[in-house]
Amino acid sequence: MSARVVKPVGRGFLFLDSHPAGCARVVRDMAAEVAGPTGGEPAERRTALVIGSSSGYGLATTIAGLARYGIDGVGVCFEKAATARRTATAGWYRTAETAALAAELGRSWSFVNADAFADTTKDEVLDLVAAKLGRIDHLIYSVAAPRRTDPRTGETYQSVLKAIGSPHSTKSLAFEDGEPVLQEAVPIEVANDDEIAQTVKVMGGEDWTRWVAALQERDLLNSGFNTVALTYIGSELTGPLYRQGSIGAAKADLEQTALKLAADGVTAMTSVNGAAVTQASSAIPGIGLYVSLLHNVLGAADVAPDWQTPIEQSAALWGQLTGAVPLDLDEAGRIRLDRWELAHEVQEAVRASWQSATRDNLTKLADTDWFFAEVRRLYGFDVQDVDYDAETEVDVAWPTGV
Ligand SMILES: NC(=O)c1ccc[n+]([C@@H]2O[C@H](COP(=O)([O-])OP(=O)(O)OC[C@H]3O[C@@H](n4cnc5c(N)ncnc54)[C@H](O)[C@@H]3O)[C@@H](O)[C@H]2O)c1
Repeated sequence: MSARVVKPVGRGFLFLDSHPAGCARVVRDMAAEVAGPTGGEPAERRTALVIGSSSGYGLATTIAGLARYGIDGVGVCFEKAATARRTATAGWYRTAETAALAAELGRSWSFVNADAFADTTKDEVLDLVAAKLGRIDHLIYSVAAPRRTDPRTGETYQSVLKAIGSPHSTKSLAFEDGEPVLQEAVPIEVANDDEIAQTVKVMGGEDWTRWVAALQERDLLNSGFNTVALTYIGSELTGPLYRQGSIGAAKADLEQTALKLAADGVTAMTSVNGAAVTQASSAIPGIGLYVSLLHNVLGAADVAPDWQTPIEQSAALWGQLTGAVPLDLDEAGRIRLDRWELAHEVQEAVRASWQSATRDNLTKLADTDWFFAEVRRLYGFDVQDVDYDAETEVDVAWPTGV
């Protein structure tokens, strides 16, 4: 055991340590956002496997499923334990707290900390699914990874964030000594064909297909089974780097994969979620600025849609996946949870702010303080009611599962 005071150390959007008590509190706050309407037992047992369960949308889906819909499940993520020098990763602490929450709510959740791309992980996870859940009703695929080793070839692929076609530059938001600074033109390189292909290998649909196939081979799917993988479209402002870039090619592949799985008789869809501050998204140039401007626009009294948090979107997703509410699909068969973000008047207002943003007016147009606080919350800092001067136990055991 080792308790110590944990302070935010790092640069920009990257912190080296995470605060265990702060991360635990984040989980509790998310659960409180979607506490079940009755708190009672669900009418029938529903079971889910969530890949990418410790962070961002996968975490939100796990917590919303557990706390609002009484779903039992298995989560898979890739986190690091504490070392002599560093705390564990934030997702480690969030997973421990999610498991504690599940136990309190009388639900069965187990978490596997391993590389989701590996066949050995699939074997281990499916053994657990068979033992704990029997068959599953839902598979949520919410992985955001920088690289993937294909266990069948041994080859390792790296994903890149680059433009396709011609080079671009983007306005972007940086923090220098904690102060927000507008960068006028961060260059975006052009991806070559190999880089695009590698990004598709990492973030496209191949591994999702393998999970579905592995579940089918072991006869672990319930009759009403459905599966979703998360995708993003976003604004024209981030288009050159995101949707029209190398990552967009991977997202297009993921969306094609849903159609292929559906053609094979699997109820598979992608879910287009809205912009969120996550470890994966804050690393993308331009996204921090875009999200800060978007948040400011949606906070204005005269703009109709409200900001939809990941947990709100995840509750809406479960409503659709469980059949409680009808599916809200677009013409390409994708579930749309991002309509609030892409509403015409919202995008118009964000575009105007983006164009007029300068170093001098940045903090008037963009919610930069909110954004930086959200980034810090990803590591358990800036969380209400947490005493950051007190010692906190950093050696937290990986949950054994219930
Ligand atoms: N953040 C956004 O704005 C946004 C918007 C719409 C859709 N999405 C999509 O949601 C999905 C998740 O993204 P996020 O932003 O929530 O990411 P995130 O970084 O917050 O979470 C990624 C999760 O994947 C897990 N993971 C990473 N590599 C893994 C591996 N090899 N094996 C097992 N688990 C692994 C991590 O442990 C973590 O639980 C992505 O498909 C992303 O495109 C994100």
